[in-house]
Amino acid sequence: MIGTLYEKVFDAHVVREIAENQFQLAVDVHLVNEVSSPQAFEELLRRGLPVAHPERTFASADHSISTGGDVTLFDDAMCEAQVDMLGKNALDNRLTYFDPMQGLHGILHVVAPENGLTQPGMVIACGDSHTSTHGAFGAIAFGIGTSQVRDVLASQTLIVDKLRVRRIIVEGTLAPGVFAKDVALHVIHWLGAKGGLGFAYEFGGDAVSAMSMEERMTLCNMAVEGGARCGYVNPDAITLDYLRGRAFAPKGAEWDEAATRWLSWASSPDAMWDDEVIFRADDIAPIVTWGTSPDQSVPVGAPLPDPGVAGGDAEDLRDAMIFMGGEPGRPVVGTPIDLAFIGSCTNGRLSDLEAVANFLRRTGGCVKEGVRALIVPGSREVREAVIAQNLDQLFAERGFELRDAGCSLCCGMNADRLVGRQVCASSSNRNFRGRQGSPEGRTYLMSPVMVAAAAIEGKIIDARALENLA
Ligand SMILES: CC(C)[C@H](C(=O)O)[C@@H](O)C(=O)O
Ligand code: SF4
Repeated sequence: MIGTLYEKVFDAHVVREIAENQFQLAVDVHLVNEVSSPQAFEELLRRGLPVAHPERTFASADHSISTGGDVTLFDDAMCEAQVDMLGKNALDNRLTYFDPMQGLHGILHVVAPENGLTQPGMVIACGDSHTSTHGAFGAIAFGIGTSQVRDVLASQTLIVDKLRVRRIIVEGTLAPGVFAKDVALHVIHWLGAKGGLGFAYEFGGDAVSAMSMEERMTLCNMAVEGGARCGYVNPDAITLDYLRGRAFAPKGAEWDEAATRWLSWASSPDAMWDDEVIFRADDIAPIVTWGTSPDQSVPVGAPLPDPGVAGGDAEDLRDAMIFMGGEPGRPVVGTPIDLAFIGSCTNGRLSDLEAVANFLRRTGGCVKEGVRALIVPGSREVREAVIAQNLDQLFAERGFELRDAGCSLCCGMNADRLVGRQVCASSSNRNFRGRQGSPEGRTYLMSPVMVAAAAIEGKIIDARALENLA
């Protein structure tokens, strides 16, 4: 088949054309969380409609769940009501529920892939913008609003505009100490937080082909921070290796048939991309955001830009600089931190936590006095794998708190929040004002290893310097 993966998968899911470039699309997998689904379920009940495809609808409570170890404790009554509603709606409608009371919970974008629900060639929708994560498998996966959640519940379809496709190639090999998170931040820095509006991002090139599935998920997770509604990587042998044997993956003869079909979704060499941008892996260093938008970033060694001369909207840059307390021309290195957060659907997977553990072993580092450092697994399964490797002991010895699974400090919609003007080095994906629960709190985004280095030093530092890599 000729075309990009996006075109092929999209066209295969079209139910009908609604208007020019607008289509009703069939959805293979619908993921529902406690934040964006309660009103959608209410609306169905009000109209007397059943969930059209309960067997394709999967629920997990991630945003408001406590990571303190007792999932029955909530920060406030609203969090509790949301999680109760999700459990009840899942039960009433016979949905698969990754029930926290059974220890099955986690962030949907971590839980669905680890269960093999996310597969190449699928259309996946969820009332959450970081659904783009699932594109790592060669799926079209995107966030939707609550009214579309209602539509998908009622019909297993939704109405969307067809996007254009920008191919983003990363040539070469990433240097040691440079991670998928840095690639994501680099791309967003150069193309802008709104640069991808109207596009799906197809990521390719040697550096992307060499990435594990978890690294590809980090990359696609942040496509949406670059303005692209979805991002994807063409499926290959690494994709198949990841999926083989997972709970919802096909088995036996069905597996062989599926694997052949999955690989055929990849963009054909003669596909027509609407745009193409090439980056060189050599040019990518560990990146840190300094502002209040994910594109306001610098390579860790570089000075902060001067809003007067930097490109973009000078006023926005100046406002962000004042809010964060940065100084043009000064480096981001040396900025003192209060909290370190390792987790989220961007970087809360097992390989992220293993990378942190290995970094701690190599450097011998411990969390600096006065800094609070949280390690929050993206799912209970990740937490259990961490414990099975005795990494819980290592983390505890080095002063890190290993928490239960959830969104935690990524969004401050639970008890994990910044207070006042606190500064957080964070492995999550958004640094908007107030994002981590305090209107005045300040967030610096970076890779999990860079967060660990900041926790050890008590200030932002080039993690490579702690192990003589740079
Ligand atoms: C609360 C939820 C709907 C939201 C999203 O859409 O992404 C959240 O996950 C976020 O990361 O900001
Ligand atoms: S971890 Fe953060 S970005 Fe991901 S779904 Fe939760 S709140 Fe959104």
